[in-house]
Amino acid sequence: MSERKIKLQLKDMTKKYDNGDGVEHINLDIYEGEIVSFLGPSGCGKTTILRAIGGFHDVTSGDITIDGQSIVGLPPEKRPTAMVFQSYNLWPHMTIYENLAFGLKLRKIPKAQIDEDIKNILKLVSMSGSEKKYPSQLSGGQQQRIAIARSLLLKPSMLLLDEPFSALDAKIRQQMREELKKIQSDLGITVVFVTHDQEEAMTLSHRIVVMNKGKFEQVGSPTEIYDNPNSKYVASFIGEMNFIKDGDKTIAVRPENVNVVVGGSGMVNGKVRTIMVLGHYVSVNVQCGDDVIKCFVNREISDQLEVGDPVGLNFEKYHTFTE
Ligand SMILES: Nc1ncnc2c1ncn2[C@@H]1O[C@H](COP(=O)(O)OP(=O)(O)OP(=O)(O)O)[C@@H](O)[C@H]1O
Repeated sequence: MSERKIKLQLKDMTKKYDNGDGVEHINLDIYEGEIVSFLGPSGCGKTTILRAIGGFHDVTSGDITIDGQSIVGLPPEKRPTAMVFQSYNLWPHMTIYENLAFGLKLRKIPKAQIDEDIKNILKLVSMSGSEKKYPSQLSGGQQQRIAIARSLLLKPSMLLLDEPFSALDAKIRQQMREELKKIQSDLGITVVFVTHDQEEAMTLSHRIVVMNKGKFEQVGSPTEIYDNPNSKYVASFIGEMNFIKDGDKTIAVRPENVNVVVGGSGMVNGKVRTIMVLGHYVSVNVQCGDDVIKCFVNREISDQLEVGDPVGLNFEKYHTFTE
């Protein structure tokens, strides 16, 4: 396998606002062609990092490099990055063509080239033929595609996306994720993505940075983070997880890792509380003392169960956290 090239480096980067909030001692290498998402609850510092990369605010200390060159101190337009925000920021009085052509005209690109680039980029974002429309004539998802197209036209070497799909409804969001993935792999562009939606981070990213209160909790691939969360915080933030108190320890087990023994006994025992058929699998809640444990089982098992039945539960795979 060829050596992966580092695209972006955050080197001991600190950004403190006047009130003391912000992020401290951030270190991260992002490789060329990677999609990395920063995931965490509101206020954990995701946007602060993205804005520091994009040049929308200065850093307090540390360095940021792209292709080995420090970009600290450069204004956004001098950086090889393009940022797409949650609100699409298209100019309402301009057609789609004019919105897209604007930055290219500033760069004095010849008209024939502009026309060609716009045609190609609209095809890439599945919006061919929309040149003469105004933003208000497009849906939210379509406007966001145009906003992404507009930033890609300037051929950035990195695309920075700040919750770009959060204003869209669930189905369109999913579609947009797939499209972004396709665009990313067609262009091989490096993408840094900010989201508070774990599903979005899981489906889109090569690596996820889980953040908590201005610090990194865990950095890893979606499967690493899902299978081996290194803290209770990460375990609770990604996917579904049961937490069971065991003295001063907490056992964390995913619903799909609980084996239900019908009528039998297991590591813990309880009674079926609810049975919910969710298509190809069934979610069964079992009352075990004070805890309610959620288990995903197949129809074969659930067909043998009724509310109130005694069951045993075995944990195939679990994590133990102290604290
Ligand atoms: N311009 C600012 N001045 C002062 N404090 C700020 C400023 N911008 C952000 N903060 C604070 O810094 C912390 C991190 O904010 P940031 O916007 O990076 O979080 P976030 O994880 O992106 O949250 P959200 O998902 O809500 O955008 C928060 O406590 C926030 O209140």
